Amino acid sequence: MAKINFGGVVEDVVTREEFPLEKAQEVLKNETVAVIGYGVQGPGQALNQKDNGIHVIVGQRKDSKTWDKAVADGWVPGETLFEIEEALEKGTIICYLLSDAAQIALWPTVKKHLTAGKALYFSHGFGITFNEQTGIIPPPDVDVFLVAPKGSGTSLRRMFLEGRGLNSSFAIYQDATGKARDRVIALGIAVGSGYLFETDFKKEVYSDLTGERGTLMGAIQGIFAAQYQVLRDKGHSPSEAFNETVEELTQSLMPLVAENGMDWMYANCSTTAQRGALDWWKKFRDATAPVFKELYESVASGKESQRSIDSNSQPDYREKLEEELKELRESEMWQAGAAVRSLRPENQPTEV
Ligand SMILES: NC(=O)C1=CN([C@@H]2O[C@H](COP(=O)(O)OP(=O)(O)OC[C@H]3O[C@@H](n4cnc5c(N)ncnc54)[C@H](O)[C@@H]3O)[C@@H](O)[C@H]2O)C=CC1
Ligand SMILES: CC(=O)[C@](C)(O)C(=O)O
Ligand SMILES: [Mg+2]
Ligand SMILES: [Mg+2]
Repeated sequence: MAKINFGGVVEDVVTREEFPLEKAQEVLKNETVAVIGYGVQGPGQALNQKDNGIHVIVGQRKDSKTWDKAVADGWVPGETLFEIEEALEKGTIICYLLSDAAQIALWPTVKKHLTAGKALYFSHGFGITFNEQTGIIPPPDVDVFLVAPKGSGTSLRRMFLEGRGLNSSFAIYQDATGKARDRVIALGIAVGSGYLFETDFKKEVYSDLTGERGTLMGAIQGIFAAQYQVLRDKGHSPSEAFNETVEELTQSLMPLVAENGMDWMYANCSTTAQRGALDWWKKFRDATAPVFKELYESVASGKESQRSIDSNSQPDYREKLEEELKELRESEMWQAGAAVRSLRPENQPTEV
């Protein structure tokens, strides 16, 4: 384990130096990893494991679009692609990558196939932490752990193909075999993680549910919409409002933050901008801190997980989600965004 100083707090992280792919392959050489669920994480994790030489199979519902997607991705029915129960039977490590809501309905089937010595793998602490709501209580004689990529499964695959890795957290809930740590770290490397930091199931899901409702997805849309609307109400054009709210951030400034931190981004802007940003950021922090505290309490109370289960267990949950995504897409701000994106030089039609 490498000891890394994170802003004054020294943490242990697993890097590929002390747990190289060869070691992961050795640990998993007698395992059959069954990836159940082929939505977003499923494809990324299964394909990366396959490319990393792990014996991995996929379990899916035969009459589903995701079965067809798995076939299109090269999984072979009857060889590496099976219906869910057959994959559960064959798997020695079950990667439970259905949606969090769907994991509830399928749990009785999964549990049947969790025989002694097998392992149950998640990519989120949701099902176990909120097991009073999900009913997911594993038998005591199997290993239970998680590897949670801190990013989309789509990025996990793209970055793997670019020779890069997405950071992941990992946690062990149950170590029945004495091999859980090696198994989970080997899987973390095999699915394409950059480095792995240790957490526990509760901390993973509390932080993840907070992050995705907060700065990563919910809050960012909220502040975009607020600033865009003020600019438009004050007479700025849609293109000027969108460029000043989103396009400059994603195309120019966020890559600088990613490269070398916030001060680096500020230092690469005008001194006028630096003065202003340094004067205003605490005001935004203080205005939003109460909302983040309310959000965290809503997560910790189980209200957010119950909301997710109730809505995402409905037969038409995907249609309902798509209706709201369509509303976002068709909002003036994101329509203006589509126009701005289309004007990017790289999106211009090449002259024949
Ligand atoms: N989406 C992401 O990038 C990330 C997801 N995770 C976690 O990974 C796990 C999988 O997440 P996603 O890939 O986003 O899931 P998803 O929402 O894309 O669903 C995965 C699969 O579940 C299938 N499914 C849905 N209902 C079903 C049912 N009733 N019976 C059988 N199959 C059903 C879907 O067809 C899909 O193939 C979850 O625990 C999630 O929290 C963790 C990190 C990032
Ligand atoms: C991509 C990710 O890490 C999220 C936002 O937590 C999720 O998709 O659940
Ligand atoms: Mg996440
Ligand atoms: Mg999440």
